[in-house]
Amino acid sequence: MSSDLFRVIGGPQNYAWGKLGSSSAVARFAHANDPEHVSIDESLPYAELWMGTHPKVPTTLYSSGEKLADVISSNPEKYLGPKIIAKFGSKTELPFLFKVLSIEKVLSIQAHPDKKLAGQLHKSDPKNYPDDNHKPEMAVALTDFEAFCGFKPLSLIKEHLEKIPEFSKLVGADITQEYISSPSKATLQKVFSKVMNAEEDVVAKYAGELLERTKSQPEAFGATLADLIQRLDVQFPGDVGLFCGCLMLNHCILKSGEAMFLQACEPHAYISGDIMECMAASDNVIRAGFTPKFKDVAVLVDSLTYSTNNVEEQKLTPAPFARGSGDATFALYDPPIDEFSVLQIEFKSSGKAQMKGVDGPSILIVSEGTGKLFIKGEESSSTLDAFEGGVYFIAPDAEVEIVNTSGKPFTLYRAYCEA
Ligand SMILES: NNC(=O)[C@@H](O)[C@H](O)[C@H](O)COP(=O)(O)O
Ligand SMILES: [Zn+2]
Repeated sequence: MSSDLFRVIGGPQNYAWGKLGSSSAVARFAHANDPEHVSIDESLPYAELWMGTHPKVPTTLYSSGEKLADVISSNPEKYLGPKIIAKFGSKTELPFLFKVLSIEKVLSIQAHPDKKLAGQLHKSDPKNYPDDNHKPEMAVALTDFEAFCGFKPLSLIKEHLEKIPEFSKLVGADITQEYISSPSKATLQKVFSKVMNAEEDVVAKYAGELLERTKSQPEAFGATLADLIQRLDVQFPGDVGLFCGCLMLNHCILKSGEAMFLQACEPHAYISGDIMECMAASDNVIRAGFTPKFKDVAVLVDSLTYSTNNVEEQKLTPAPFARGSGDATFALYDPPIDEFSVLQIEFKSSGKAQMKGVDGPSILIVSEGTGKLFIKGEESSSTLDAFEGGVYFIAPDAEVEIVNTSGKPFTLYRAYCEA
């Protein structure tokens, strides 16, 4: 076995919104990755597979059961590299957390803190904010995927306030009038704050009327929005998310291979589908709708940027990966932050591919198919079987070769951090 390329085991999270049992990619991958310890309970939701060194779900080595964080701290120069240590200051942690999400029901209306706010929240409320890190994140769709992502353009929210009485009644005449006469970040925050702070019974009352209007007057919403409200009301009847999500946030629909990036302090909520998700190594979530979990409305309302974009601006376009060669295609999802990039490696059929080293640590997962992995020039001593759900650590600078002899599609995703 090579010390530059070895198999690791990630851990599942059974949040309530996950797909059930083996319908969840998370369940299938977690079981394939660790068949001796992970059996699939068909009645359980399998929401996330965590791959990284975050202490909440530490990744371990398949061969020894050691924590990846402990192996890294045994030789950080080898497993992180001096530049990553210098840049991020840790000798045990990967700067990123890599996940598979398999989504049956809408996640919470949420945002993640920037570094300054994360430090304050972790200090004041470590139970709900388990670390002091920011959590910018990126989703790469494995299947058709939909999500709320960022506020809708101001003009669209104005139109909803003018055409949907339940929305303007919930917001109130004064704030509605103030917003309609002058749509801005400041008046958007007033609208959002009024919605988020409304009493639950008032929200439920107007949500019931809103639902009726999607049936009696769908043209007031546009086809997809009326359907979305009806669909999410089944999951969370009368919830404030029907207003702050459906009427205020962009409804993004991504095809497999498309991606979107979320800076800290941007509102979002994933709705359905399977994705690869990569983020700075944090589990800090500020929630306020569509969730039974802890809600922190005041912090959410105060921390958002209230920037607005149209749906297409939320998407992140992949770039070529110059250090990949051979029979696979390489798509690099490279967001404007330091902690991570994600590389998709896709074989349509049999073939070989090579990747030159990256100057930092990587986690690689197989999302589809089977093949072999090995360190260039060390085929006899380092070859590993690659299978759907298999997860691997690649040390900095290691040159990896991938072989697909199955004659079928073979797809892998590699998260890495490079100084
Ligand atoms: N946008 N996605 C994320 O931030 C995931 O990485 C988090 O783990 C989600 O916040 C989990 O969702 P709940 O808090 O259970 O509603
Ligand atoms: Zn999030």
